[in-house]
Formats: sequence, C-alpha cells, structure tokens
Amino acid sequence: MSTVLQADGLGKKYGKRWALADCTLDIPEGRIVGLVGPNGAGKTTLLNLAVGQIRPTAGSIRVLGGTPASGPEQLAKVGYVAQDTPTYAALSVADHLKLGARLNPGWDGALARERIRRLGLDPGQRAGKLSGGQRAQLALTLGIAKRPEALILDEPVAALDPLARREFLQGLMEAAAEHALSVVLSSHLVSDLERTCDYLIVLVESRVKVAGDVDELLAAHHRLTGPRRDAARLPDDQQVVSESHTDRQSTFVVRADDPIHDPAWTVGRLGLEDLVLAYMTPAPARRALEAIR
Ligand SMILES: Nc1ncnc2c1ncn2[C@@H]1O[C@H](COP(=O)(O)OP(=O)(O)OP(=O)(O)O)[C@@H](O)[C@H]1O
Repeated sequence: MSTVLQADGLGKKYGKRWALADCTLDIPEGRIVGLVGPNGAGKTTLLNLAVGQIRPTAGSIRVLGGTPASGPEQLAKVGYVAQDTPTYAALSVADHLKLGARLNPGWDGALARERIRRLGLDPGQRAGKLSGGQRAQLALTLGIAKRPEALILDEPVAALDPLARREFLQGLMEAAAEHALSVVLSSHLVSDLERTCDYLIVLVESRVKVAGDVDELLAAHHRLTGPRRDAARLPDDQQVVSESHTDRQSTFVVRADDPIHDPAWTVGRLGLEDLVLAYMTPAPARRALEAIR
C-alpha cells in the first residue's frame, strides 16, 4: 500500500531540546489524518519536516515516497496551509488566485474561482479585510486548487468560531473526497477532529503516543472499572494507557486486542476524545491526583 507519510526514527532538536523525538509512522494514502496534541507537543515541527521547511536532526521522513521539498515535482505534490492561514493582507482575493496560478504548475483556476463563488467571497476584497473564517477558506482554496496529492494543514481552524470551524472542516472533507486527496491536519482540540478524521496521531511532549486507524483504535481500547487493583496485576496483553484510583475503586484505560472477560471489571468503550485524553494525561499529574485522593 502507498504511504502518504513515512517517518523512521525521525527527530528534530533545537539547542539541547528535542522538539520531536523517535517518531516512527507509516500512514497510508487517501486518509484524513488528525494530528492532535497539547501546545508545544511538536505538531508544527512534524508538519514542517513533512513539507521540507526544516531538516531532521535524526532519522528520516518521506512524503508520498519522496524527500520533502526535494524538487519541483515533490513541491507540486504537497500543499501546505501553515498555522494562522497566512494570506497577503494587501492583495485581493483575485490577486491570490493569480499568484496561485503563477506559482503552481498544476493550478486549477476553474476550481479556485468556483470555490470562491460558492463561498460568497468578493474577488475584489483585500485579504486583510476578510474575517478569520473567510481568510481560512481562501487559504484552503489556494491549497486545494494547487491540486496536490497531499494537503497538510497546521491548526487551520484554531482562530475560528464553532460554525466557521464546522464549515471549514466540511469543505475540507468534501474536497478530500472529490479529489482523492490525502489530508494531514493538526489541532489541539480533538472535537475538531472527531467528525473529520479517520486516522489519528497523538503527539505528547515530542513523542508519538499512539497512531492508527480511528475505528481500529476505538475497538482496541477499553475502560475498566472495578475494585481497586494495582496496574502491575493486569495481564501482560493489556497495555495500561491511563489509570486512576480511589481507596476502593480503580479505573484503567487499557489497550488490548482481545475482548476482556475478567468478571471483576465493568468494561466500557471509549469515545475519541476520551481516548486522546487518556494518552495526554501525564503520569506525574495522575500520581499527584492519586496523592490528593
Ligand atoms: N525555531 C525554534 N527554535 C527553538 N525551539 C523551537 C522552535 N520551534 C519550535 N520549538 C520548540 O519545539 C517544541 C515543539 O514546538 P511545536 O511548534 O512543534 O509544537 P506544537 O505542538 O505545534 O505547538 P502549538 O500547538 O502550540 O502550535 C516547543 O517546545 C517549541 O518551543
């Protein structure tokens, strides 16, 4: 199967600090990939490595089989909407489309114009006078009309209100389906990704905590609630993701491929948000919480 993004031991260091470390990924093409993690987790670093804006300190990364930014062909295959959906404030919407046409060999002018018309954007309006949501839609239009095979977006909806977020993500999903695009988008809010993504990467403190097909991940994770028990007493095939305890009761989120039949546990399924939160909860905070209890 072809991969959109393949990383092997990938790392990026700034000074003495690893912004991204030991990152190994193998993401199939044709997916909408959600990259989620708290502020400073390393999301932008991973995306910048994927588009070749920065070079790895360790390991390797390939996007659609090629080295990021290795030449015009690779640049044409990958679209990038950077954080804060950058546009040129003094240029009009129409100027942006002209610029897109000049810079991108595969530019689809009809697609860009049609999308601008459908969005109700005035071609003569300067980008600096657009609302945040309109600017984000303009940046998405530029990314799609380039007709890339993969579109990478760094927190594209961070500044938008809930309605604009939904409209933006809806437009993105439609474009992905229509043009058989692979999409990778980052967010620190899992609620943004819940309806949009079918593949998930959770990045915390520079490391990939979990990555995989959303349905498979949801099927493989369970919440166990029952009489207090030490994590060390769980079977080896149940990988503890998070745990919390009261005097009498324990709650675990575990990853296990097989169904859990231990009658001591009430076994529940997790939603995507719970799953992400379980991976994001830092162990020291968990221990502190336990100490308070
Ligand atoms: N150019 C740089 N120089 C030094 N440190 C950097 C640089 N870029 C990023 N970092 C550091 O690397 C870490 C990861 O940053 P990154 O921007 O990748 O995180 P992020 O997950 O995208 O965060 P956010 O959600 O806040 O955008 C942070 O600690 C950040 O301070």
